Amino acid sequence: MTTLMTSSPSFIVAIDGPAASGKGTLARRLAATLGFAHLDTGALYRAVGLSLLRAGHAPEDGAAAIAAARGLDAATVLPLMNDPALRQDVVAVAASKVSVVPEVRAALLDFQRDFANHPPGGAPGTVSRGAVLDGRDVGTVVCPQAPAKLFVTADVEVRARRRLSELRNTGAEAIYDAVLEDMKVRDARDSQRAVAPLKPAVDAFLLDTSMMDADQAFIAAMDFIRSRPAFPDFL
Ligand SMILES: Nc1ncnc2c1ncn2[C@@H]1O[C@H](COP(=O)(O)OP(=O)(O)OP(=O)(O)O)[C@@H](O)[C@H]1O
Ligand SMILES: Nc1ccn([C@@H]2O[C@H](COP(=O)(O)O)[C@@H](O)[C@H]2O)c(=O)n1
Repeated sequence: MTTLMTSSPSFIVAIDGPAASGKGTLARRLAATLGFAHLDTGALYRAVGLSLLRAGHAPEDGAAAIAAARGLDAATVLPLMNDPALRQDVVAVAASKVSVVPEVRAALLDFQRDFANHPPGGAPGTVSRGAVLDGRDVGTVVCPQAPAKLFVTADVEVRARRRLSELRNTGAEAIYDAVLEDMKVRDARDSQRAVAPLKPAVDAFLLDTSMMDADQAFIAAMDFIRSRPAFPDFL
C-alpha cells in the first residue's frame, strides 16, 4: 500500500449499493490498484450484530445494540474484519436490524470518517493517499464530500444467484428461493429505514453490474474515477 507522511487531503472513493451487487469485490480491487486503504463499512454493522448474538441478545434489542456499537473501537474492530463469523447470513440479518437504530449509526460515524480522512498506511504511523469505503450510506452521509461516488447495483435475481454460488462454494447448503427472499427483505429494510437509507447520492455514478463480470465493472469504475477533476495527478 502506498504510504506518505504528508497531510495532503485523502482522495475518497465512496461506493454504495445493495447486498451482493459486487461493491465489496470492486472496492477491494480499486483500493489495491490505487494503493488506497479500504474499509468495508458493513463489517462494522456486522460486528455489532455478531456481538449481540454472541451475548445472547436479540438483534431487535436497541439498547444492547447501542451499547455494543459504543463499545467498538479500532482495536476491537480491525482484527474482526477478516473473521469468517462476520460473513454468516444470520449476522447479515442482525446487522441490518441494528443498523436501523439511529444511535448505532451515530456511534459508528466518527470511526468511518476518521478512516476516510486519515486512511491508515501499510506501516504504523503512516497514512495512505486515499481511501475506498463501501456500504449503504458512504456517499450520502459518511463522506458526502467524496470526489468519486459510485452506486453499484444489479437485478435482485442476479444478486441472489451470486450469493447462492458464494454460499455453496463455502460448503453451506442454500436454496435459491430462500436466498432471494432474504435479499428482498434486507433490501427493503435498508432502503426504507428513516435514517441513512440505502440510496444513490445525487452525484453518484450508477454502475449496474447485472450484465457485467467483475473485470468489466472494475474497468467502468476506474474510467469514472480517473475522470474526476480531483483525481490526483501522481496516480
Ligand atoms: N460483476 C460481477 N459479476 C459476477 N459476480 C460478481 C461480480 N461482482 C462480484 N461478484 C461476486 O458476487 C458475490 C457478491 O459480491 P460482493 O461480496 O462483492 O458483494 P457486496 O455488494 O459487497 O455484498 P454484501 O453487501 O452482501 O457484502 C461474490 O461472490 C463475488 O465474487
Ligand atoms: N454503510 C452501511 C453498511 C452496512 N449497513 C448495514 O449492514 C448490513 C450488512 O452490510 P453488508 O454490506 O456487509 O452486507 C446491511 O444490510 C445494512 O443493513 C448499513 O446500514 N450501512
